[in-house]
Amino acid sequence: MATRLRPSSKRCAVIGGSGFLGRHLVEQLIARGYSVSVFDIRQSYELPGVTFHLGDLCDKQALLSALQGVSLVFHCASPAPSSDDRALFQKVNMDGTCTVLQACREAGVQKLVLTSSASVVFEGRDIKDGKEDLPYAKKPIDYYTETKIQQEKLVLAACDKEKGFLTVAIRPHGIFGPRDPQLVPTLVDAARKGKMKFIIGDGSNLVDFTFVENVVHGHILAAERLRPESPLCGQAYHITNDEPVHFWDFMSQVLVGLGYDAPRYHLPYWLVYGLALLLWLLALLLRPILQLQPTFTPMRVALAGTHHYYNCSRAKEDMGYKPLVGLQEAITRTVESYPHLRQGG
Ligand SMILES: NC(=O)C1=CN([C@@H]2O[C@H](COP(=O)(O)OP(=O)(O)OC[C@H]3O[C@@H](n4cnc5c(N)ncnc54)[C@H](OP(=O)(O)O)[C@@H]3O)[C@@H](O)[C@H]2O)C=CC1
Ligand SMILES: CC(C)=CCC[C@@H](C)[C@H]1CC[C@H]2C3=C(CC[C@]12C)[C@@]1(C)CCC(=O)C[C@@H]1CC3
Repeated sequence: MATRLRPSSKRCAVIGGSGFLGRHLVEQLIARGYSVSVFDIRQSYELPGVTFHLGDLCDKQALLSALQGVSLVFHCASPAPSSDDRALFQKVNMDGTCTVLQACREAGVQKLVLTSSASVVFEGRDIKDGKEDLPYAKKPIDYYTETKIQQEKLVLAACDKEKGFLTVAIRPHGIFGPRDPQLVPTLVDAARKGKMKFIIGDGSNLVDFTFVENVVHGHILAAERLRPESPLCGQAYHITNDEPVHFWDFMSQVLVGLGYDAPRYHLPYWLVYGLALLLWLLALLLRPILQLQPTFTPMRVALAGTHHYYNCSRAKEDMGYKPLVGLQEAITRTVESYPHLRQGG
């Protein structure tokens, strides 16, 4: 039988540490004196103090070798939300998370911080100042959300003070910042194709966009405050910028900052949603012969045309959370980090 290394409180693992959020988290952990093992299916960078373990999180043996001597695990791996591969979401977010839990227990890990999502309560209808006690979505808007709900339930239910295994879930919303592969690149791609001329609905919907460094701060606070006597055990926490913004103002600021025109013409929400649904069905039917990837999926239209902002007082009270970077500075830093996506760039 393999010998187990004694876990050290400053030794942690980041599952999904090569991704957008994961890499920012790893960089901050290193800056705070942790040594970090990254477990991911790919390696996207190198950093002193970080060891990489390449593998699929569904493979328990591969996970076990990365978790040796680790007392704290962050799990922020997921297939991209834009995918509609139901089997992949089921395999990675649900079966894979069960494997992560088993591996953590076998390796003697003491704390697990899951990156969940505020979308676990979103059904495509307005959420204003939503608190953590909102019920999980009964009709999740896509497979991503459906499996994020199951994943969060699994992780929170696994919290066991008697056995010395503590869990907590962080629910960020609309993460953005330097190196984000999703929000800004999708927006610029749509603008370059002339698809960002329209505002869906009347443009008054408020949403949360959360700067990646604030999300990282929330994760590290949660990890450090997670103790048997703390209220964090087995709980979920919204982490936002605490500055809801009009969806279309945010989009316009990013676009204008990068040299593109802001959307100007209004289209009725239900018309665009209906068209997106039709296009999605068409893409599904034609899939055997043609790969269509519509920009305006029903999920994106719902996110672009409804209110969805969340209350983060529970994180403020239980872990002393406060956003470190305000929204305006965050937008400026993000825009400046994408010189290659500028108009004409
Ligand atoms: N971005 C956002 O706005 C929000 C994100 N979240 C959550 O935050 C977390 C991080 O998201 P983000 O950084 O944006 O995503 P990324 O896709 O950038 O990062 C996820 C990482 O996990 C890897 N990964 C995927 N599947 C596996 C697997 N089976 N085994 C090991 N590694 C795997 C990915 O590899 P590869 O790229 O090759 O797939 C990638 O490196 C996710 O859990 C997501 O649900 C929550 C709310 C909002
Ligand atoms: C209408 C249009 C073309 C907008 C382009 C921007 C979108 C790509 C983003 C706007 C809101 C974002 C968002 C997510 C992904 C990117 C957007 C749709 C998530 C679905 C990512 C995963 C989550 O857990 C929730 C996020 C909500 C907001």
